[in-house]
Amino acid sequence: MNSAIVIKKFNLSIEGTKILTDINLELPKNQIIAIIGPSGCGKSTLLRSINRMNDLIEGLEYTGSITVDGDNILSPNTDVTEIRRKIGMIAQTPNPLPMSIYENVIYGPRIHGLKDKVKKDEIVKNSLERVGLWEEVSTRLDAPANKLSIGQQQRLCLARTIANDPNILLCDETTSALDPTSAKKIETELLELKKDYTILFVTHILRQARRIADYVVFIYFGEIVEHGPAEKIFGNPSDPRMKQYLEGSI
Ligand SMILES: Nc1ncnc2c1ncn2[C@@H]1O[C@H](COP(=O)(O)OP(=O)(O)OP(=O)(O)O)[C@@H](O)[C@H]1O
Repeated sequence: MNSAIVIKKFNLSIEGTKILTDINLELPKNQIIAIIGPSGCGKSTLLRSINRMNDLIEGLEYTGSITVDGDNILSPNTDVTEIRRKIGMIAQTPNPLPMSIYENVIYGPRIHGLKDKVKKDEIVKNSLERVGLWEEVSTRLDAPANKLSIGQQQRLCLARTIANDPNILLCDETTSALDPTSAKKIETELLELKKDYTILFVTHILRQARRIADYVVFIYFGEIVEHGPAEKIFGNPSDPRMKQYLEGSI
C-alpha cells in the first residue's frame, strides 16, 4: 500500500492516564479515512497527535513513531511549524481570523514571507475555487470573514489550510457545527480534494462515515479495534465491538 502515514507502537498518556494504547496503523494516500468510535475514546487525541497539536497539554507523554514522508514527526528535531503547514487541521467550529476574506486565505503564505501580489492573488483564487467559494465571494474579498455564513466560514478555513500547500488534511468533526446543506457542501469538496490530499476525518456520525470514507479506523477505549477499507468494515466487520457500534448498541 502507498501509505501517507505510518503509526507504530504509539502510546499516549496525560498526567499518567493512558489515552491511546499501542496504535499501529498504515493509512493510505489520497483517500478519506474516517476515524470513528464512541465519545471520549481518543479520536481527536489521535488526530491531533499527527500534527503535534497535543504538545502543549500539561503532563503529556508519548512513545512510538508517526512517520510522514519518511520522517518520524515525533522526533525532537522536527520543525513543528513545518509539520503543521504540511499537515493542516480544520477544527469543529469555523475559526476565521478577524480580518478580510482575502487576508484569511493568504495568512499562512504571507507569514512565510510571500509578498508577490500576483502570486498571492493566484493562491487566494485557487484556494477559494478548490472549496467552491470563489463564485460566492470573488466580488467581496475585502469584506470581513466573519460576515460570511457559518458554512461559508468553514469552507474559508478549509481554503486557508489549502493555501499552505499541505499534503494531509486533518478534519475534527469539521461539519458538526453546520446545517445539513453546508455540511453536504464540505463533504462534496472533500470528495474532490482527496485527489490531491490524504484526508483524516473524525466523525461520530456513522451515516457520514458511510457516505465519504474510503478507509475506516474504529477506536474503542484508546485502542484500535478494527481498521480497513470502508466496504469491508461496514459490510462485514470482524470484531464484535465493531458490529455492536454499527448497530448502535455501544
Ligand atoms: N487536555 C486534556 N487533558 C486531560 N485529558 C484529556 C485532554 N484531552 C483529552 N483528554 C481525555 O482523553 C480522552 C480522549 O479524548 P478525545 O477528545 O480524544 O476523545 P474523542 O473520541 O475525540 O471524544 P469525542 O467524540 O467526545 O470528541 C478523554 O478521556 C478525555 O477526557
